[in-house]
Amino acid sequence: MTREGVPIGPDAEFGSDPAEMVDEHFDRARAEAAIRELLLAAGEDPERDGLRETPARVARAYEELFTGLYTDPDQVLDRTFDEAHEELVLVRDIPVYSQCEHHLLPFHGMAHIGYIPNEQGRVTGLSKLARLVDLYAKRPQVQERLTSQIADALTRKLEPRGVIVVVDAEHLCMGMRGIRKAGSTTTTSAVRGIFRSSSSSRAEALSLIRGK
Ligand SMILES: Nc1nc2c(ncn2[C@@H]2O[C@H](COP(=O)(O)OP(=O)(O)OP(=O)(O)O)[C@@H](O)[C@H]2O)c(=O)[nH]1
Ligand SMILES: [Zn+2]
Repeated sequence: MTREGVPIGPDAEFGSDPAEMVDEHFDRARAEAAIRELLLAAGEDPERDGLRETPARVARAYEELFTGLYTDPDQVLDRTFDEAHEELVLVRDIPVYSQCEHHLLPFHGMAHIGYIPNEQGRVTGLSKLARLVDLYAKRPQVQERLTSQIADALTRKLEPRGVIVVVDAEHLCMGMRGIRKAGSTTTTSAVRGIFRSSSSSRAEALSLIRGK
């Protein structure tokens, strides 16, 4: 399955980057009909009191949970400024709430982002890093791709000397069903530039991320 030549769905490689869909929008009526069908498939009565509003509610919830599909990541980082700061900038413990694209069940945890600005000291507002995490998290995702998309967007817009992104998360698809290993966490990282070429820079950033 492809969208504009980019593999999506089960054929996609972990870490591949599906095409942006910023010109499209969430089809709430279609989602509502699908949730109603799901309830019927489960043998439920979508007309009973407690469920009557549920398809509309769930559709609204998914519209919010998938907003990242319709937002341009480059716009989040449009405002950059030169601060003559060429040392590490690190934001730790940015909460992440996303959904694995395999089961549409949540995975959640923390993202940590560090970068070393370029010679001009090009930086972005700290909140923009958290906005970027949100944008990529609010899509059907895999943790590996989420991690590298954040690193690649920062690399594209800030042209920094290096970027490191670490995400620690728990996947409910591994906790509440299937293998049922609640509490196990997955760590993914994406390193670019100097953090890839210099093991000492990488080690320093990682020890700060881990609070050592
Ligand atoms: N690498 C990676 N795997 C993920 C992520 N989220 C979910 N998965 C895995 O995706 C896989 C899907 O495997 P399948 O065998 O197609 O589906 P399944 O039969 O429901 O698998 P089980 O979860 O093992 O029951 C599972 O192993 C999940 O743990 C993610 O972010 N990254
Ligand atoms: Zn899953």
